[in-house]
Amino acid sequence: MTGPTAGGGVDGPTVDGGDHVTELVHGRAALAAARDGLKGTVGVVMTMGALHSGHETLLRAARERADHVIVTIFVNPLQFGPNEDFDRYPRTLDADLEICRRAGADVVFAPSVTDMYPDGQPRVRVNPGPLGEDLEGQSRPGFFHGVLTVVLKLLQLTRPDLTFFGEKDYQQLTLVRRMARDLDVPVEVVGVPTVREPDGLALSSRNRYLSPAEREAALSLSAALRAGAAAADEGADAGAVLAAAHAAFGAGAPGARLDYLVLTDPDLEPGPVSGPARLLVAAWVGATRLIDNAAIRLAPRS
Ligand SMILES: Nc1ncnc2c1ncn2[C@@H]1O[C@H](COP(=O)(O)OP(=O)(O)OP(=O)(O)O)[C@@H](O)[C@H]1O
Ligand SMILES: CC(C)(CO)[C@@H](O)C(=O)[O-]
Ligand code: BAL
Repeated sequence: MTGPTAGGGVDGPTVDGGDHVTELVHGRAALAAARDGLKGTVGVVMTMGALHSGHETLLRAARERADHVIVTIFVNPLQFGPNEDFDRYPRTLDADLEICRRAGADVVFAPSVTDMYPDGQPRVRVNPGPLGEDLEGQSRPGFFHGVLTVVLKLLQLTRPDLTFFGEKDYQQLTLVRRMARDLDVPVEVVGVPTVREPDGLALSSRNRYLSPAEREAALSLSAALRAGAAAADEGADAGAVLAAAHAAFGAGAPGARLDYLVLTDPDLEPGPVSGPARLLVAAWVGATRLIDNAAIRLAPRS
């Protein structure tokens, strides 16, 4: 089924794999019509496309908790810096639709930049607060203003009961939760554990940029997290956990350049940590920037 929408976009094709029908919509009016047709609870999974098994796990989590699932696919220019990979970010809509259908999505909203920002760059943006300037926000200035602005817009457009975010982007998940709380956005934000390759590498759309040698070097991130977690399990304090993680990062195949490796409170609040904590890492592998994190349990301070 293909046809024009009142929003100016073009609908379809509707993907029908035999067991599930997934409706593809581009424009706002087509989305509104599709949303109005969904009775019961709605879960939304926001993505930038180039879907992999990590996204599929989010979709399946949404399918379990909500009566209907909407997936958004949009590479949001607002969250990319001038020297980042907006232009070369992988765009694989046909393969993405097949994954959405397989995972039981009801609607896929894949707007154009003009559909999302009809007046050009928005002058009003969500301010992510101090946490938005730290870690990812320090390395990618303006990143979380762009992320939270598009997340809020997509929440308004899709009107879900629940929204699902991966722990792989832990600071993003934390800030979306914070936004929902601070701005009274009526949605439950659900975190989904990170899906990994068998050797530990966190699945990420950007992994497809890696050469075989870079793929090997990228294991330094998960190796650092594993070493930090193992040290904590043996009773190491915060300093020793970080030292173990740094050593494991450095012992990996050459080619990974550390951006940050930090141990924080699980809510990313500043201050000393003890008990439950989060170890977060970011690194460049060639021209590709990767992130990862893990839950850590430190011995309570006596
Ligand atoms: N390995 C993963 N496990 C669980 N969730 C994931 C994983 N990778 C991505 N997600 C989640 O999927 C959602 C959409 O993320 P996105 O489309 O940016 O994918 P990505 O793989 O993180 O891409 P990129 O490589 O550009 O960072 C986010 O909530 C993100 O945390
Ligand atoms: C949440 C998101 C879809 C907003 O563009 C993006 O940051 C992502 O894919 O994690
Ligand atoms: N995966 C989070 C979105 C981004 O890196 O731009």
